[in-house]
Amino acid sequence: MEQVAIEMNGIEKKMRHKMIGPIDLKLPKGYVIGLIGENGSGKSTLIHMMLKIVFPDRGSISWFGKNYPQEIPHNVRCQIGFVSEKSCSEEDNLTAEEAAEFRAQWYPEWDQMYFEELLGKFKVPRNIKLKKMSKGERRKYEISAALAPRPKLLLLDEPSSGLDPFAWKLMIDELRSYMESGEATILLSTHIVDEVKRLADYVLLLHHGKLHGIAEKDSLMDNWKEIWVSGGTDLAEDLPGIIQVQQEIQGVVRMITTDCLHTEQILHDSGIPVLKTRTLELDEILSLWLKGHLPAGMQSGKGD
Ligand SMILES: Nc1ncnc2c1ncn2[C@@H]1O[C@H](COP(=O)(O)OP(=O)(O)OP(=O)(O)O)[C@@H](O)[C@H]1O
Repeated sequence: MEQVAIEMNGIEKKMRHKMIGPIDLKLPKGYVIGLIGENGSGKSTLIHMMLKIVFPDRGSISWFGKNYPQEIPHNVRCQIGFVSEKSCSEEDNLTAEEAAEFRAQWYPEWDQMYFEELLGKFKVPRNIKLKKMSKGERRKYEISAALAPRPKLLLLDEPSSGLDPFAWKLMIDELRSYMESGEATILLSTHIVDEVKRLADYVLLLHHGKLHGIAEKDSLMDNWKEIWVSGGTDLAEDLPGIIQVQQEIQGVVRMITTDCLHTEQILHDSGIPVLKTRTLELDEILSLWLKGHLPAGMQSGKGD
């Protein structure tokens, strides 16, 4: 990961009942990073600190390689798109067109044609106030408005909340095609594992305000596997990344490994047959990761 969109070092924030951090994190440029964590784990707070809506008590943040101890300068801030978990009440009494006109003054790169195209694709109702729209309709406007200035960095806090399955699919397709167009980076907070599966290159896991690490999604899918091997449970002692082991029947042991590529290589070199393998579902992987089983080679709290 050479190029970094946002870097956090030693970030800490005391919330009412919870401490967020310390967090050391590098968001790799040019990728989609899925931000996963249970309710209250600190996902929104983390995103708000990246926008200076919330100020950390300790630590430093850099945007595209630069620190801004005061405000994020306008020319940098307008390269960052944001969809908030909650709608912006200041836009309540505006129509989508009026709100866009207001936003366009702020963003020099605002692409009105692209915005109109997105409103059309998402079937966002025209000429009605945003507060009169359904939750999903308003969400579709917000996603369109966040994409319209073609930001280099998109921070999306549960963007699919309220979307019907058709709009959800459309959002996935739009974000995918947006990524194809250049060097954009997307941080996407979500509770929908399928969203991460379809969109994310990296998965960033937060738990009780602590970073459990950032891992390549494909590497997780390639390495976290259930395998059935001829032999007994003592086999596990010599294999890397084994987090569960069980004698399934006489002569067959079932194991879960976080390092399948190495595990299979060692078994192969030892002449021990692998009888069957199953790739874990992403939700199984995340739940084991949340329980403290780390991806191969990762140390606890590692964010780069
Ligand atoms: N304005 C606030 N003042 C004090 N504490 C807050 C505030 N907002 C959030 N918190 C607390 O900070 C912690 C993290 O909240 P945050 O909203 O960042 O979590 P989240 O991971 O986004 O949750 P969810 O998945 O439910 O949206 C929670 O324990 C919450 O109670």
